[in-house]
Parts: sequence; C-alpha cells; structure tokens
Amino acid sequence: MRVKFSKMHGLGNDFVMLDGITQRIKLSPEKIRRLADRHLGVGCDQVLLVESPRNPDADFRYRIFNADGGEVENCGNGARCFARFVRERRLTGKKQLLVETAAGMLELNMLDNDQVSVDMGAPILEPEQIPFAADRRAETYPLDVDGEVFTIGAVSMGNPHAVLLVDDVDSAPVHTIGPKIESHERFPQRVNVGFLQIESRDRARLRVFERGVGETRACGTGACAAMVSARLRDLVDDSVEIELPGGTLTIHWSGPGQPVTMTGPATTVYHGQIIL
Ligand SMILES: N[C@H](CCC[C@H](N)C(=O)O)C(=O)O
Repeated sequence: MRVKFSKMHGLGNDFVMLDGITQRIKLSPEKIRRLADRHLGVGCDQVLLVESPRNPDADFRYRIFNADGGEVENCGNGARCFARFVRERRLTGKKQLLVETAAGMLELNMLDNDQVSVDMGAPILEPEQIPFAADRRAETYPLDVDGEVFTIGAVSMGNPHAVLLVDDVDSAPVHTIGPKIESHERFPQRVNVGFLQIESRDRARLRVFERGVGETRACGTGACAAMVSARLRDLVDDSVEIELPGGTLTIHWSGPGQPVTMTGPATTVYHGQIIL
C-alpha cells in the first residue's frame, strides 16, 4: 500500500506524520517499527496517525506510536507538529484545535510567530495512576536501581515520567541509568526518564531517555513533567524555559489541578510516499 507522509520534528524529536483521514492506513507494530527504522524505513522517534474524531466536540483525533511499535498516550512535540500538519494538508483552516488523544482532549493554538502553544492538561501525581508502585503520593521517591538508590519525581502527562535532578546534564548517566529506570519493575507500563539540571528559578536544562525510543533530542511531555516535579520541590517558579539538546520549550504551570502549557516550534522537513 502506497502511503503519503510528512517528516516533521519538534526541536529534533522527529516524526512520521500520517493522514489517516484522506488515506486508508492500517498499521501494525511491525509496520511502525519498519517506518521508524533509520535504515529500512523513513526513520523517526514516533509515528503519529491523524484520524477523524470520535468525540463530536473534537476537530481531530491522533494516535502516537513509539519507534518500538508500542502505542502511547501523549506526545508534546508531536502535538505541535500535528497542529502544523493538518493545516499544511488543508484538513483545517482553524488556528485553534481541540484534539482527542488517548490521554484525553488537548487544546492547541497556532501562534502568529509560527510557534504552537498546547494546553497539555493537568499533570497526574497519584502513583497508581502514573502508574508507579508507591504506598503514598510524595514529591520525591527513593528508587533502588541495582543497589544504588536514586531520588526521583514521578509525574504523568498522560504518559509516565520519572525525573532525576543532576548537577550537569552533559555528564548525566542518561545511557546507563536511563534504560534501567525505563524498564524498572515499579513502573509497570515502563517510563520516560528525565535528567534535569536546575539553573535558576526560571531556567533548566533537560535530557530525556524516552520509553520505547531511547534518548531523543527533545521530549515535550518530558519537559512538562520535569517542570512540574521541580515546581513541586519549590525549585522553580510558574514559568520555566527548559533547554533540551534540540532547543528550548517554555513551560507554564500554576499548581496542582491546573493545566500545564507548553509552547515551542514545529518544523516540516519533507513530504514523501512510502510502500507500507
Ligand atoms: N516516548 C513517550 C511518547 C513520546 C513523548 C515525547 N516524544 C514528547 O514529545 O512528549 C512515551 O513512551 O510515553
């Protein structure tokens, strides 16, 4: 089956975007893995499939698949790319979109400066909803990783995140500790692992070892989760510039029960066709 796609990225976190509205697309984990393969397919961190909404109040629905073929609940950089994608494919002329995802409804705003602002919903902090095995909710938790105990924050943005504070992201153990925490038994759905260096009350640096992918150049939900965890520990204020390897996101959160807003760019690289 020949399928049109757009290759896009949000600060280097890259996507294959599929229009499942004007095309009949049937995906499988194996097809996702091949699409995401940087030698056998197009190559990307995630695949996003745009569909007609089920909820009559929504403009669209989209589904997110990690490079390992697994479907996930939310993708912040993908949300911004989605907003650009549906306008470029003339599926809508609207600048404000309500989109249905597995994590719930997201509100997206195309800004005049070409950036996209996304209401990512309120963070989920109850351990059993993250899901994370803990006997009570706390700002931080001890986590034993092969005998070494780390202090983590645990936050869901619809998808699960563990957040570790480090003195220097450049020397953080992203590729050694990241995979061990990603598949840690206390995270039954696995977890995205953020390594956060606080620079001031409104600036921080972050690297993320993503569930189902590995380290990415940026992670939108990871930036939201890291800011929330730092705010809960009173290390930052309500608005923070999060600098990731691929660039900077602006995250705003005014406290528990309130939505997290993420603002940043979305870039189209090329359009193509692939035999699926
Ligand atoms: N790897 C994530 C999904 C993609 C999130 C990330 N690319 C973002 O921008 O939020 C997960 O398994 O939950």
